[in-house]
Amino acid sequence: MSATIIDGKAFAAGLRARIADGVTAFKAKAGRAPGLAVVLVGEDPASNVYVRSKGKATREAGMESIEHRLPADVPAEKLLALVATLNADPTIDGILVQLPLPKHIDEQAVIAAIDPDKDVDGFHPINAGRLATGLPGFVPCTPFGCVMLLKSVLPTLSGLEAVVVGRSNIVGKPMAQLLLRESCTVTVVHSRTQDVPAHIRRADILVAAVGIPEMIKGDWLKPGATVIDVGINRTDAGLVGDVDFASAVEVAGAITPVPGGVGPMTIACLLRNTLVSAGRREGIAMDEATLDRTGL
Ligand SMILES: NC(=O)C1=CN([C@@H]2O[C@H](COP(=O)(O)OP(=O)(O)OC[C@H]3O[C@@H](n4cnc5c(N)ncnc54)[C@H](OP(=O)(O)O)[C@@H]3O)[C@@H](O)[C@H]2O)C=CC1
Ligand SMILES: Nc1nc(=O)c2c([nH]1)NC[C@@H]1CN(c3ccc(C(=O)N[C@@H](CCC(=O)O)C(=O)O)cc3)C=[N+]21
Repeated sequence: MSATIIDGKAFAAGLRARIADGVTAFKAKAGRAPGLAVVLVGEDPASNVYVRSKGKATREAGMESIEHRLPADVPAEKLLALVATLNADPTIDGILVQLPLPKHIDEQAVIAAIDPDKDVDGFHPINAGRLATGLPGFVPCTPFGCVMLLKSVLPTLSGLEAVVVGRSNIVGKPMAQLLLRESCTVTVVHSRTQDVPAHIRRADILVAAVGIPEMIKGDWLKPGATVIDVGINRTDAGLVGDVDFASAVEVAGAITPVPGGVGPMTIACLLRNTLVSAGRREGIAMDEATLDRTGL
């Protein structure tokens, strides 16, 4: 039997339409549009593609997109000064510094310089701490989008066995925190894990965020498992995930494709966080329950 394909692209389009309605309501009350500043350092082609599609989606939702491009050899102080300017600008509700940064710049220092209440990526240690302790803040967009997709196909996540492959600060760790918040039993596996397939075999929910093309095979999965593939790997055969889709689709209950799965949700959640930030900053209530509706 073949798995249900989780259409992240369609789900993200629905979310973006709800955001656009929220933006209209925000504008009527605040007299301005929510503003998202995106900072790109250097000329990495993949980053360029992301930044362009973020800008397009931001404008399509009725928000202001402000792009800052800095040369790859920019001194760290200049980047930090730009972040300080954006922190102080009342028309900017969200700040995203595209990662990775050139090696001479300390990424953690730049993230820590962003006002946590404009940190729509959810990467600031304050927001990581808020997520870990159950306080309101900003949740990283990719894991947030993954939970929305999970909730769109599962009646409840509570009590399910969840395995996250990867432990990065931007995907794996916040993903594990979110699944814990949803009352899953969470296992995080990584490059030092002794028997990765043995862990994966127990998973009702599998989230793969490794960066190794098609690493996870169909016969590693528990039949009927819900599989979320975060991986974006460029190969000669095109864009592929961390899961071997052809074999996994025969075993899983539901699975996200690459492209068209998690990626579009990441961008939609960035817009969602920017609108919510604008509402909080202006004291205008945004209906987060409606925005985050999952359909099940
Ligand atoms: N769709 C989207 O919106 C996004 C997609 N991505 C994609 O997701 C993937 C992961 O990204 P990111 O988290 O930033 O990656 P990182 O490279 O930061 O982290 C990869 C993780 O995978 C683990 N790992 C490496 N090899 C193995 C292995 N053989 N078995 C088990 N675990 C392993 C590493 O372990 P260790 O810690 O021990 O080194 C590490 O924790 C990439 O393909 C990236 O392009 C990323 C962000 C957004
Ligand atoms: N500060 C920061 N925040 C990020 O959120 C961030 C970042 N840096 N650096 C890079 C990663 C990667 N990322 C993606 C966003 C959208 C798609 C996406 O839309 N993917 C499409 C396909 C895109 C294509 O064809 O290349 C899809 O999967 O369907 C993928 C990956 C955000 N990231």
